[in-house]
Amino acid sequence: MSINTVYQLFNIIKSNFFSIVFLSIFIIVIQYYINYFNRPSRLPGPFPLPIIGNIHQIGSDLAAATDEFNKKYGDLYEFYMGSSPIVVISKPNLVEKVWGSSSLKTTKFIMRNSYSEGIDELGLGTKGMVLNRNIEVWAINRKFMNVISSPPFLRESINLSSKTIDKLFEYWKIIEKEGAQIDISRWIDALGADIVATTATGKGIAATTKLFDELNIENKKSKIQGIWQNGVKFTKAIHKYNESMAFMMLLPKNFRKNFPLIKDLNKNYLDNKDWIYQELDRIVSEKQKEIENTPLDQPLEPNILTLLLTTNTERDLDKISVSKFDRPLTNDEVISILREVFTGGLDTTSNSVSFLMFYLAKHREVYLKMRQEVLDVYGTLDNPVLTLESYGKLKYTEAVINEGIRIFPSVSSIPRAATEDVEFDGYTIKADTTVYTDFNALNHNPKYFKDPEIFNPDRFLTDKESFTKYSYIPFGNGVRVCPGRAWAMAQMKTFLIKLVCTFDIDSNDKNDTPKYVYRTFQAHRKFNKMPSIRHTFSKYAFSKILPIVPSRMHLRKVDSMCVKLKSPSDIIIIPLIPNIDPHLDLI
Ligand code: HEM
Repeated sequence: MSINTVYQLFNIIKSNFFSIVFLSIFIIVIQYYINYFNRPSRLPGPFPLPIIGNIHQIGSDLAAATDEFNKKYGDLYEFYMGSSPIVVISKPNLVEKVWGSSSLKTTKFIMRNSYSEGIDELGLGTKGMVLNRNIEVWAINRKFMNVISSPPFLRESINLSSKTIDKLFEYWKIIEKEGAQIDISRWIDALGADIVATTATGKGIAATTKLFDELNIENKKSKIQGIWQNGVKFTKAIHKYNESMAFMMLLPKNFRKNFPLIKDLNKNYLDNKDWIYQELDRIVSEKQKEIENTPLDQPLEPNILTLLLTTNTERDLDKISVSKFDRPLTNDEVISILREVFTGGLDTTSNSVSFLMFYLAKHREVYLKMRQEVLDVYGTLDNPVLTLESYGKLKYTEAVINEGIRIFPSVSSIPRAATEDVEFDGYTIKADTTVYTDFNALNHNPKYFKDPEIFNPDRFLTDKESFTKYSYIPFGNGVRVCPGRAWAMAQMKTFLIKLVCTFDIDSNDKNDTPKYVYRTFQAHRKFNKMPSIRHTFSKYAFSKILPIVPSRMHLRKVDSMCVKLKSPSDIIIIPLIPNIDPHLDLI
């Protein structure tokens, strides 16, 4: 092409600039809708806009948006993020198709989500577990992660959680004496951070102590020594990292990288990820040195990081290690698994406890019934000896937890994706389409739960037959079922037992509803800084915490107020944790 032709072309473009831009947009729009109207599935759902899909209707709160969509389009529909379809289901027969299989050989839904560049940018597409698409690497990580459901680990974790909860309650007693009200969501968040950080790394982060110091009640700062100095900052960065997962997974790359404000958020999320990995790298190296400097005849502290670093080495902590491999983990693998303990373990459990506290404060009869059960099982409310074995007897407490997770699940929906095309009620869902199961919609459907808006733990103790199969799977099911479920249950039970032994709680406003902010998980919040489609947030405090003194006199008083449980033979329990080991055929 001669210089002359280029010049002529340039002139044509210059004089027709607006027409060319308009024509390009027109072609993009036509192309978008040709693809849309010729899509293979043609599921119902909100009408998408070119380039952005339904992003404008979803905003920052996927949970609120899927609530609305569910009401309009039912229990099988699709929405669009850019030009990618997202299918949403809340029908037990379809849930079974997605989550039913416990074998790698038979499941079609082995992937968490369709390929996403954003997830790779977060370092998650080929590492760790939750969003890992490399099945070989994922399977190895899962084997190592299984340690956190082993009885020796759970026993250690009960001891550790107990100590951390005792410390928290000491603070609450002081606060109560001062007549102050507490923001449950912040305190439970801090408690969860303390428990997870110490169990994961062996290092305290003093999150509850720092919160107590903020109140300045005793006019002095606590002496905090030997802690992970960046620990609290780290757990906050993990909250942000979790928040960024839905953002990076759902928003199209061009939108994330070019749209004003969104591109700044995108950069902020990626910087946050880099900081997390730097911090993890530092913590892992420190622990490695600590292990190297500990003489062979001296015991190592049993925490998850030490376990990961010592498995298949001469220092293997056999007493809580469950899986045997012929090689130690690489540093990169250790960091990914440790990161997963934080991303999976922080928001989920603490928010579940926080929402539970909200409902218990409103339903004193449930609280007292739970206290009665603790008294029946341990024979005392005065510092009962907590054992893993005794936890199996706490059927009502387990029902309370189940009901809490049902009525306000911190994990409101979660995706899986198939490796081949599948049929959903006559619609073809193409391979590698992200399929969300909407737990919120399932849990609030009167077809599956009578009076779903009522907090009623007894429903989990009545006839098992009344539950439709696959209508309630708070921890998922099958090959990718939550590996932290037993640990989460042990933490929640420890907290509730100690709570009913130590405090009475009451609600300031019985008509109040829980406030939350969506950040991949539903996080319980008193104040919300982020805009949300569904709620406008106002000043909000719900709980009055009253310590009880576990004296004989008080016990009698508690006894007379309690509703007696039915005899155990009348109670049919729906097992929360399926008795299957989904990993038997993995390696
Ligand atoms: C109340 C607490 C929790 C709830 C409701 C919850 C819920 C879930 C759900 C629904 C899934 C998807 C499972 C599936 O695809 O079948 C999941 C996966 C996962 N959870 Fe949890 N979880 C909780 C606590 C924890 C804890 C304490 C950990 C700590 C380690 C954890 C780590 C994970 C991981 C790593 C995955 C990904 C598994 C995979 O893709 O292979 N979770 N969780």
